[in-house]
Amino acid sequence: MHSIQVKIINRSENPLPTYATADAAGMDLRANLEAPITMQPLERTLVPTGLYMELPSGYEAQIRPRSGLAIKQGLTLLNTPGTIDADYRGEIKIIMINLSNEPQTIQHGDRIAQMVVAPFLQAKLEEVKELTDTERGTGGFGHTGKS
Ligand SMILES: O=c1ccn([C@H]2C[C@H](O)[C@@H](COP(=O)(O)OP(=O)(O)OP(=O)(O)O)O2)c(=O)[nH]1
Repeated sequence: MHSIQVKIINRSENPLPTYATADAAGMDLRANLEAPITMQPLERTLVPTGLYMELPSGYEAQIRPRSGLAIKQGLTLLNTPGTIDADYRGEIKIIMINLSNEPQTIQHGDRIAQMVVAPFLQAKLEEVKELTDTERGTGGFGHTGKS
């Protein structure tokens, strides 16, 4: 298991995010709200967490939906995975959308998303006129069928 140190400021009264188990990839993020938010079907909203992070250069944080909220309440993230850049110093906010056909309420302290910290490579783009041939070629988007 690899680990890195990440600086975080918590301006909420919620506990800091923690991993549910030793092998969990995602830390649950909680809503930091003065009042509950009720979202109508297809309504989207920006939910504050009260968290501010300083990731080391070469790392990002991905904000992902929680499967339980998705299957039970139709609540998910509109921009999944949200990207937290290493140079971002603002508050981490969650873009939630209600994809159910009933109003859904988020309370202060609810675990609304999960955050995965990951290293990334910065690609240096080399502009060319041709790409090498492959068996797949330009086939995609299901061209091999289903079964
Ligand atoms: O779900 C998200 C996604 C992004 N951010 C913050 C951190 C990220 O570093 C910054 C910018 O995000 P992104 O690059 O996705 O936004 P953009 O629409 O491209 O805006 P910008 O022009 O500010 O980069 O917003 C969040 O707090 N939550």
